[in-house]
This record gives sequence, structure tokens and C-alpha cells, in this order.
Amino acid sequence: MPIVESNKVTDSNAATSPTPSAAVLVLEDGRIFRGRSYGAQGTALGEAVFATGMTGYQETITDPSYARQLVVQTAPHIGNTGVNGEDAESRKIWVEGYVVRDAARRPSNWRSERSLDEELVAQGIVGIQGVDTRAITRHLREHKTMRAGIFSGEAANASDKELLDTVLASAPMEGSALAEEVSIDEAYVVDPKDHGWEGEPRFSIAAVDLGIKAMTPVRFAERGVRVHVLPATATLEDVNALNPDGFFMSNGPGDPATADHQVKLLRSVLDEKLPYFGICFGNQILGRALGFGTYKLRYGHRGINQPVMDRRTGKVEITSQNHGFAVDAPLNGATVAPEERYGRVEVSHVSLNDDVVEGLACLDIPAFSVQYHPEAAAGPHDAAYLFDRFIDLMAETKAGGATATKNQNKTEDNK
Ligand SMILES: NC(=O)CC[C@H](N)C(=O)O
Repeated sequence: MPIVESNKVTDSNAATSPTPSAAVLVLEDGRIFRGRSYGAQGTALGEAVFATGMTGYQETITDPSYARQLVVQTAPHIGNTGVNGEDAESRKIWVEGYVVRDAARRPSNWRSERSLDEELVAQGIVGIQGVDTRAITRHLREHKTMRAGIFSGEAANASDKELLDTVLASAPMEGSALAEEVSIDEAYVVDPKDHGWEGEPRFSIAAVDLGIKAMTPVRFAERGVRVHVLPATATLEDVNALNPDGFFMSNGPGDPATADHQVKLLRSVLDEKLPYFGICFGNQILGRALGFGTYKLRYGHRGINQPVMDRRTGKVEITSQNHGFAVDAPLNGATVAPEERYGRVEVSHVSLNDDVVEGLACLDIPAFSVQYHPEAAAGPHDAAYLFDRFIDLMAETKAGGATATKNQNKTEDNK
């Protein structure tokens, strides 16, 4: 019976989607893929990137880190489970455009409230379907991620040359400052008692929203940590006014080389020895605060099956990732950070696919971060221990323990 009901809903809603028009995906190097429109019709300009998750498309498209990107899904069939009211990772869809091979004509899932096509239309997201996403992915792997455009409806009527010129006139991802565009205006609190925690919160943290995913503060709250989520423009005064036990910076879109305000803020926080944990963009900001550079990867890591080694324990975890930039830090053991006042740092996690830095751990101050997504929405939960590691770090710091020394001993033990 539920199946019949859900079909009824989708059938009646399906009438609101426009009949697909011709659509074209134009890459900045002149390569063109022709298909049919998916979702809204018009023009979408951004960086073409591919994501390899077989599931979790609703979480993917609502991850603010995908702002100004055209996401190519390598999974050949997208939309099967529709869209529901629970899985969005933020208030809206952030992908600039969406590229799929076979779009499900009819979603089938007990939680489905409407089709993905309808949701893309409702939110004005321009997509393309019926293109060979494997060929596009191979092209991006060989020639690197690049600017691209999806054109459908009337926009697809222009000549290929005109469409390519439009793509070439669009902004590149390098040098783009987007975190402040996607962040919130007003601070808010995520309370443990709303997420199954009984009793008083154990700790409180200030978390800067650079494009935060909804599950991140929830992972803290479930563990008894009250989270004060602050806008990307937050200052040291805003942080100190909360008298938090720890400081956090989230994932987010754009080039970390542009995040000067956040690097400055993090340096002030580290100078105060407040425990720090960063995810993704927050890892790149820690890298920069310590004096390392960041650089753009050829085609990035986006998906939910990315292998990472925790070099302290030797354990391999399968992780959820979405990053196009990385920290340029030495892989061989502990070194003194270029910003020497922060003491020694080591690359704590590394990608097993390409040796890219996936985590940093400071040995003399209470700070660490990872380049991937332990909140796992969508994705495997292998990395959930990192939230506990941060809680331990706050507990040790509060108790006045020598956190840095302890971290170092852990490293020595595992050699
Ligand atoms: N998910 C993220 O935080 C991404 C960080 C950064 N925008 C990158 O692409 O590398």
C-alpha cells in the first residue's frame, strides 16, 4: 500500500515538471556533450566536478561546499529515491548545475515526498540528463576539473562558439571567496537535549559556519556538546563572548587561499590555546594558520568511498569527501610549523589514493583537523571517532593536562 500511495503523489506532482528540452554541457576546453534538460531550464555556469557516491544525492546537492560547481554524478541512475524532508544538509540546493546520465522517471521510496526533477525545478537548478557521465568523468580526470556551462531551453539555441565564449567569460574557482556568501547572518544554537542527550551539556563550542552541513553540529550535540554556530564573519570577540570550551571551523566552498579573515581569527584562537577541530575548509584554514600553503588538486576527491589512513593508529577508514583544494604540508613525520609559535605539527591522515594530506595534528597546541567529512552525511561512519577525539581534547585541556605531550606519545607508541 505505501508504494501505491507514493506513486500517486509522484504521478500527480510529475505534471509540474517541464517537458525536457535539448540541453548541452560545454566544457572550457571546447568539449561538448549533448543531452536533455533536467530540472529547471536556462543557463548554469560553474566548475565541472564529478562525485562518485552511489547514494546520497540529496545530501550532495544540499552541501554548501558545492556552491558554484556543476556536479557530475558517476552513478548512472539518479533520483530513484526521490527527495524527502529529512536528508537535506542545509536550507537549499547549492550545486549550481547538475549532470546525470539516467534520471529516474518515478521515485520509489517510503520517505519520498517528491521527485528530484520537481525539486530542481522548484529551486531553479539547471541540470542535464542523458549524457555519458563516465566519458565526462574520464575527460575531467585526464584534463582536470574546469569551468563549464549547462545550457537548456532557449539558452541552448545559441551557437557552440557563443556557448563556449560564455563559459570562458565565467569566473574560475581559483581565487573565489564563497564561504561568506553561503554562511548564515544570525548565530544559532544546536542543543544536546534536542538530539537525544539527557542531562546537562558536557561542553560548549563556537562553530564557524563556512558552509556547514546540518549533521555536523548534530554529531556534537548527540555527544552532549552545545554548539553555538556563528557566521563566517565572526570575530574573536564573538567567540570569547561565548566562553567556549572549544572552537570549530566547518567545511565550505571556494578557494581556501581567499579565507584571510578566518585564518586571522583562527590564529588568535590558537594563540589563546583554545582546543580546535576543523573539517575540510576548516582543515585548510588550520594549514594556512600554521603557515602552510594550499593548492588546487587536478580533479579533487568527491564521494563516499575515499580511503584514508590515520597514521597514528595505522587504521584505514573509508570516508566521505568533497574537496578540490589541499594543504601543502610535508608527509614525513613531525615538523615545526612555518608559523613557529605553534610548535610541531604532523600530517595525521593521508589519502591512500594519491597521498594528499587528509588531516593535520598539532603536537604542542590542542588543535587538529581533517580534510574529509566525519559527520558522514551521506557516507560511512568510520571517522565518527574524531568527534570523540575532540571531546577528549577539550576534557584534557580543561583539566589542565599536557595534551600536546600526550598526542606525541601516541605517535611514538604507534611507530
Ligand atoms: N568541503 C569543503 O570544505 C571544501 C573545501 C574547499 N572549498 C575545497 O574545495 O577544497
